[in-house]
Amino acid sequence: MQRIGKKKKLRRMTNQQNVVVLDVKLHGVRNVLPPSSLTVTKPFSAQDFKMLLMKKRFETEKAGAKINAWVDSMRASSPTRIKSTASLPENDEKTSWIVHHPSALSMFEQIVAASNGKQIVMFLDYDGTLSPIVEDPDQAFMPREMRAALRDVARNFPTAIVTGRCRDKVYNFVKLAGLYYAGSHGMDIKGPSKSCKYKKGNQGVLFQPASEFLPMIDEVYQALVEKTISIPGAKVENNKFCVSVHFRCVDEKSWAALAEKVRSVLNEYPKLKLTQGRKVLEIRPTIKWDKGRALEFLLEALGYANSKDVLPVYIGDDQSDEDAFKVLRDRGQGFGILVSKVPKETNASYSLQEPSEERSLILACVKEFLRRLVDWKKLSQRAPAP
Ligand SMILES: O=P(O)(O)OC[C@H]1O[C@H](O[C@H]2O[C@H](CO)[C@@H](O)[C@H](O)[C@H]2O)[C@H](O)[C@@H](O)[C@@H]1O
Repeated sequence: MQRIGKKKKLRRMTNQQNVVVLDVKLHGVRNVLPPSSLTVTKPFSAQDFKMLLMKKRFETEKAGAKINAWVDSMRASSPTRIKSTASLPENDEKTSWIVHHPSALSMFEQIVAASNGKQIVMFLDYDGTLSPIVEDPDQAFMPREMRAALRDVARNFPTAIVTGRCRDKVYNFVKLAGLYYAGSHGMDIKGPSKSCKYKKGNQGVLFQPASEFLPMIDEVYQALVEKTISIPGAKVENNKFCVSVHFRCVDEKSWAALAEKVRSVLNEYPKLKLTQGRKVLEIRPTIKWDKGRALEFLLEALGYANSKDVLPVYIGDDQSDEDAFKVLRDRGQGFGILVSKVPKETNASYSLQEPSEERSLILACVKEFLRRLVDWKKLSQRAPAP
């Protein structure tokens, strides 16, 4: 056994003592110490103590600033209006926006003309696009006429529903076979087998790029349910590969408290990130996958990877749909259509909106666009070849 000199032994004991004192006296400071700090090799000085306090204060301020930033964007989250240009009155601002993002209904002829010789592939978001925004996420049913319009679209064009929702849940709302369903922001893709490159036997395509996160998401869901139970109106939704924390029914005074609770859970999971939708905080794996990547995957699955013979059309209303709009813009192919009643910063080319405050009227525009597309397809099939 190695003999330790008396002096050395004493120093070791002193150092050990320092560590213990640090734990007991500084309480919260322990959290800022990396595990390696528990083997301190020199006595803990007053200067070290001061530094630790400063570090702790800095971390607390940083966390506070983060929460403030979260709450600011929570306030802006529904709808995310374009930052007002001080020089433009509201009406001029709207006019200038509509010039850059004209109505997809008024530009309908140009849109279908661009599809000449190409296959139109339809991508549709669910909440706020096919169903109206309602307070209870479990009650976001798709209107009957919308389902009929969607059924016709899917009979005439390859069609995908791309949503932040869990795939099974959105299927239960839509209840239509023959479509592709991309749930969990595209991290759970399933579709019919026909003309599909990735089909497994007769099962059709199934693609889940975040499957390893499943246990972690379940754990986080449980933790969030427990943490947020004290906040009236907060609702946590398990979307399989991501989790939604809804604050639509939470009093604005409690938003900071809710954000703090979500942050404290998320701090334990560096492999998860936070994004925002309409009055919802979304927790997702940090993998490079989103609705845009899902759109590209689906085009490839349909055999249009690098093809010029396709015209993808994506209709959506939310921040997460911007990833898909951007893909289309970057490819210089197809069109993004933003559903919104107010001007928003967007990568979409067109908009579907009504000046009215009535949300259902906006959805009427989506339905109208889908109907016109089907009518045009039927007519063009009947037209004699030139
Ligand atoms: O990609 P989406 O289909 O738009 O899904 C995004 C989120 O949609 C749902 O929440 C939104 O709609 C709810 C029902 O109208 C509304 O109560 C909520 O405030 C909206 O954010 C869904 O419940 C979320 O899980 C999705 O992340």
